[in-house]
Amino acid sequence: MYIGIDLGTSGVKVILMAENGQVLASCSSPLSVSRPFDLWSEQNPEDWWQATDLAMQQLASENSLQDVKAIGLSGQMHGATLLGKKGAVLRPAILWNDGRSHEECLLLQRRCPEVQAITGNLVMPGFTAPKLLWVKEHEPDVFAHIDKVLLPKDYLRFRMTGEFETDVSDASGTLWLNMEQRAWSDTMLQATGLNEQQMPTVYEGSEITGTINDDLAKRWSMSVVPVVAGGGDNAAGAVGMGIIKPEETMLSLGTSGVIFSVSDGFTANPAVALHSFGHAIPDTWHTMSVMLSAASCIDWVTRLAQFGSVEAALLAVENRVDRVCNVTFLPYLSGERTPHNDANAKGVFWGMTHETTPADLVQAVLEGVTFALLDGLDAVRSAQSISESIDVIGGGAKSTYWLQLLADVFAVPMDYREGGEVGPALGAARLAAIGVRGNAALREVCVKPKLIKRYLPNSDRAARYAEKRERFQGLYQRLKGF
Ligand SMILES: Nc1ncnc2c1ncn2[C@@H]1O[C@H](COP(=O)(O)OP(=O)(O)O)[C@@H](O)[C@H]1O
Ligand SMILES: O=C(CO)[C@@H](O)[C@H](O)COP(=O)(O)O
Repeated sequence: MYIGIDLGTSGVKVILMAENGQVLASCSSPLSVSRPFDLWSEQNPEDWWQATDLAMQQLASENSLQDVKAIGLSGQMHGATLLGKKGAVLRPAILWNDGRSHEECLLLQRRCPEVQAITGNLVMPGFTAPKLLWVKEHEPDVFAHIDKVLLPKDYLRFRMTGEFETDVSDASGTLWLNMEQRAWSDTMLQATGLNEQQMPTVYEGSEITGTINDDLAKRWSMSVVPVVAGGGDNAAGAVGMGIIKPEETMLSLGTSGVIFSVSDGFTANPAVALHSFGHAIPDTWHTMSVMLSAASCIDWVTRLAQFGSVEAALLAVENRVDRVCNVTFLPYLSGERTPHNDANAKGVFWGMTHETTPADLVQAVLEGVTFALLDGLDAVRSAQSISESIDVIGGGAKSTYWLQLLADVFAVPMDYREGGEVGPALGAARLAAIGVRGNAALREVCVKPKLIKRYLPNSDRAARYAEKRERFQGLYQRLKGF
């Protein structure tokens, strides 16, 4: 048996996976995001650890963990987790959807014009490097005390093993990695005022990085087992769905919305804010588009229109598959990365009348997020070909209405597979299995889970949505900078 731990933005999920790849059990513990100022988004690393411990203790109380052979880690990417001597946390972690560092992005680009040649990526506030320049400028005392910079899941690893380690896929999101070489770039680190000693050691996703400490093994009623490097949540989710060969494509509907496609070697198109990263398996790269508020827009409209629960909000629209909404929504509640790279983009409802209902708002939100995801898909297609169908994972994939809408708007079949709800945790457990069984087991472990349902596009609806999409795109262009 193997354990996968996924540190999502909305909560920690842990799963227990059998030797044959079946998910035997899962537990979760929620997290909240603190937004003390405009554009800020933070979480406390101690809260990550408490949530992980809580979910693991629940897993241990409901299942025997005696036969667990290894643990794999996955997590929200990019978050700047700053540690002083002896691993003391210096300030709240600055998350992937924090937009405060847009000035520092311009500074880093000026300081290091070769950044795209080294990393293949645009300098965006979500990435870790500009966040560190912001800390250097605004909190020099904190910056002076930085001993290590970790990514969120690697802070959990530090608490479990005492080691400072990371994996290629997560390190890709720092902007400090030479992407083709899959190794830290001195040039990028120096441009941020940092050095390699302050970075964790980089491993491939299935490599073993250490073992859990004795106290934790007792606490979680298991043996002292190895911990593998794991992956950023999108790469780990792709491993969970068996997305490992060129063109295979996945959509993650978590707090963020991500189109992830395996590329044939390293390929990039930073002009459209496309992300070009290393995959969580060796010698493999991928591209991805990232929208900053995807399923989180549903949470927001649920609160706004007082539905009480996400399920109730979705119930209000489930019979509207054949109806295009009159209201248009721009989903940029946290600004946007792909394709606009605009930290100051905002959420907008347009087209409301006396007749507009709370259900219209929910439908407009789902449509708006879906159009924005299609902009992301176009960005991915600008750099590479994609498969004929797309696998969907994440909390948002629980909505059958949304999956059909995605198929209609994208005009692409959308597949929901077993384990889709816990994709990144499943991928982390799979990487743990490969770590124990060796790289020869990679293809055997990374199979596609059983298909639960394929959502086929409807051509009439696709045509109607294509018209509405033009309004959606025009609205952002007209309001940009307003
Ligand atoms: N039944 C549902 N239908 C659609 N979305 C849902 C449903 N239940 C939860 N969600 C959404 O799933 C999101 C959390 O998904 P998850 O993949 O766990 O995100 P993260 O990895 O960012 O923590 C929430 O924003 C929530 O709105
Ligand atoms: O910033 C990115 C990827 O570049 C996000 O995808 C984060 O990795 C957060 O993921 P979720 O919490 O939405 O799964």
